Amino acid sequence: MTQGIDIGRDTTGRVVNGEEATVQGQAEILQILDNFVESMALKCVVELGVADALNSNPHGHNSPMSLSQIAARIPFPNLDMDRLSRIMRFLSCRKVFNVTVDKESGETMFGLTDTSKWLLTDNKSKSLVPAVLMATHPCSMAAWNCLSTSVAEGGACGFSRAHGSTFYDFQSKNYEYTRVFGEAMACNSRVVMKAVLKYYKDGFNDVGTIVDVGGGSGAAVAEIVEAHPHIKGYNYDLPNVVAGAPKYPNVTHVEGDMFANVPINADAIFLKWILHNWSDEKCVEILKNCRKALAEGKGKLIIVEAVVRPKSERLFDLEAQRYDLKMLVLSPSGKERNGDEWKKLLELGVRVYCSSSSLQFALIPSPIPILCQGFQVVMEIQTCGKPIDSLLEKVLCMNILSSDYFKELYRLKTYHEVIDEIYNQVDHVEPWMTGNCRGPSTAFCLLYKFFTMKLTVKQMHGLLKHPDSPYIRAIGFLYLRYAADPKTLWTWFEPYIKDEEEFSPGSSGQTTTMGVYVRDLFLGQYYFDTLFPRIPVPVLRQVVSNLEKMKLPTKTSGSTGDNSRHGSDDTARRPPSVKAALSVSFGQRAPHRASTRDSSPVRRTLPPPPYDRSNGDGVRSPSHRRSQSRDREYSDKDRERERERERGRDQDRGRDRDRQRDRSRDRDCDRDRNRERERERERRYDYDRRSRYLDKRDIDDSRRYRSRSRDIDERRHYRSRSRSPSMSGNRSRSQSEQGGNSHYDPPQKEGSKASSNLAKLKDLYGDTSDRKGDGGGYERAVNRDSSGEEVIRLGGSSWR
Ligand SMILES: C[S@@+](CC[C@H](N)C(=O)[O-])C[C@H]1O[C@@H](n2cnc3c(N)ncnc32)[C@H](O)[C@@H]1O
Repeated sequence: MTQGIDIGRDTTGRVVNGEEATVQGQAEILQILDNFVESMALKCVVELGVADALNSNPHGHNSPMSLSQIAARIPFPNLDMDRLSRIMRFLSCRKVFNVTVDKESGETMFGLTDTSKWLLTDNKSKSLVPAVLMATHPCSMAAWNCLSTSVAEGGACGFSRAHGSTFYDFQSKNYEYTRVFGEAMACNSRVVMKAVLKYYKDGFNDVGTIVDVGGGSGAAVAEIVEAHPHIKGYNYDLPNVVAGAPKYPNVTHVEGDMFANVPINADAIFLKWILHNWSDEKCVEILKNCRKALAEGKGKLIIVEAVVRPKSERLFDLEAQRYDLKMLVLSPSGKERNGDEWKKLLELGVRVYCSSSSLQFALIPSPIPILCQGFQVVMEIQTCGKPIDSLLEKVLCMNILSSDYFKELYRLKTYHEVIDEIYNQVDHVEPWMTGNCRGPSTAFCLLYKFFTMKLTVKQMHGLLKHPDSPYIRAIGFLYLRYAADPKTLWTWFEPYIKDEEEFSPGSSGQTTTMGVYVRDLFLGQYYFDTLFPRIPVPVLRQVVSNLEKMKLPTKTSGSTGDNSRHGSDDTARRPPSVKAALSVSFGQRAPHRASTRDSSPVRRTLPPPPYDRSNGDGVRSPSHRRSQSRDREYSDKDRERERERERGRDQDRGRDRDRQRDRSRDRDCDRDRNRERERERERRYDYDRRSRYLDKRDIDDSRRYRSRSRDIDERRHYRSRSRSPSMSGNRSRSQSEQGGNSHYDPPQKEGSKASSNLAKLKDLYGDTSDRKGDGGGYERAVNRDSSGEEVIRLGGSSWR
């Protein structure tokens, strides 16, 4: 260390002593402070047209010129040559112009550089002249003089303080400033659009109409339609802006207010440098209006914006930060956003299908680093607004959340994977499992899985029209019945109200048509002994009137077990164990049913004989496929085992009936006195039964799961090739993400044998503390939509 002298480093990393460092600091401050000198010198040469003069050399564009030759081409008769020469000397020093000495005359000669070529006015796609004039305009500069007050006092921004009105209001009264601003934007557009069209060119292929919202003079959309003549372009902006906009081929100017609406239906909306003018809340308003203008269930939002990076590493990084301060001065809530802020905003304003696996910010040759990203806009289904866990009856919901099967569904990451699972595992759409397997049905677990994924309009259409299985369709209708805004139900259901596809919603095998099922979903209050969300009376009245007009029945047919809650079909009965379990575990009784007490065990435990509806044209009918899958699932051995189990169950049921009868006799004698005792008995009974059941179920489960898993793998292998080319890739990705192999690993039975029955009860009946983990984790997973695009689920786990 040098004695007595502080050692530091300058900005280039060079070691400097204390005194030098101080001087260096001074120079840096002066450099920052006096940057305005560069701006003003630039403005001067732009207003004089120096670059254009140099470009007009008859000896060639790049031939240098003396000062007098330049002056001769500048249309100002009283030009001050001395002043001009000092400005040229300074800007040459700053490498804006090239300077040489003529060997013959000894005269100083000036020429254009790659920098000063950007100051040419006739170099349309490579000119920043209007940007220079806008930035240095007195109205803009006045705003900067109010910067410190706006920071110190908050409230109005610099521009509003300087001019007494907001930036865009001021423009509506000041034509000249509007023109300067419009030209600056248009010049920027010409520069940036070259890059956008180069880097995002394929993104426009599927677009027929595009609206440039806040498009200014329309320069950007004009570039788009010029490059893609198949596109019809609209430029949407405020009336005063549109009034002064030039005509462009294939572009229609439309005036309006983007906060009120976007009145043009389009395949794509283009938003360039709009959102940076506004707060998140205002941006959400704009984004929502944009979404409404996009074709239902599809549509693309293309956003071009700056992205602020924390460090100034790349060419335009510092410029993005400067733009942020420009926003701070010019608009009350505008700002340039960093990557996280963009994600947050888009999460608030629009769910997006992104064309890459994460938001990517392209650095492209433009005045600032830009986010140029096309987002496939997702239309969410208009929901009733309830949280997911209150869409279904509480007991059913809790049973689903705590069921092993539902927990295993975490492995399904995409809409298509859930559809596959329905195809493979669902053979009725009752809420509860049939036979001795007491618990929520696979259909309802998968329905709940869909709730957590918040299906889009496009996905819903995919479900309702699905050709592979009526159960896929039925689950789609159930999703709507439970989750959609009741006011929207008729619109969803109406096209299917006479649908002729046959299937059996219940486990009895009794068939009905999809149309009848859909009507029953409307008209029924109960669904196989569970309660449906209420449809408001006026909505229901309208539905009934619509059905009457269509000459269709207005009473339920009973296809959903809902002729009445008490008199429903045998197969709709809630198993007594479930009823008992619910009352014990959740302090909530399942609906009381005489038939449940009687418990006549008509519930079908063996699969019904496959009925073949093959139509002879080689197309597999859903029932045929299902029977095939059942055939595989239920081998002869399995059938024998199942029969044994059924015999055991009959005995169980006999015991159940006796106990139930006892209990009801007790109640008749002295209801009050016995109520507590009965509860205790129920608890013990249930606990014992559960323990027995669980031990038995452990064995059954692992058998069933193993056979299912094998079967699923076989079928997936076949189906992933035959149905969805994207699925195999997805599957392997999601599996590798989980670090698992392709086989389902049954729950860890051996180790868990030691765990207490209490833990098992908790597991079975719902320790809802892990609910979040079930529902939240995969929300952010990268999914794939039906068009094969990656999907970012920006939304959290809450239902919106
Ligand atoms: C920063 S400029 C961007 C212009 C253009 N998108 C571009 O990149 O060149 C913002 C544009 O939004 C327009 N604008 C502001 N408020 C608007 C409103 N309420 N409705 C429609 N356009 C609006 C302005 O007139 C201006 O043209």
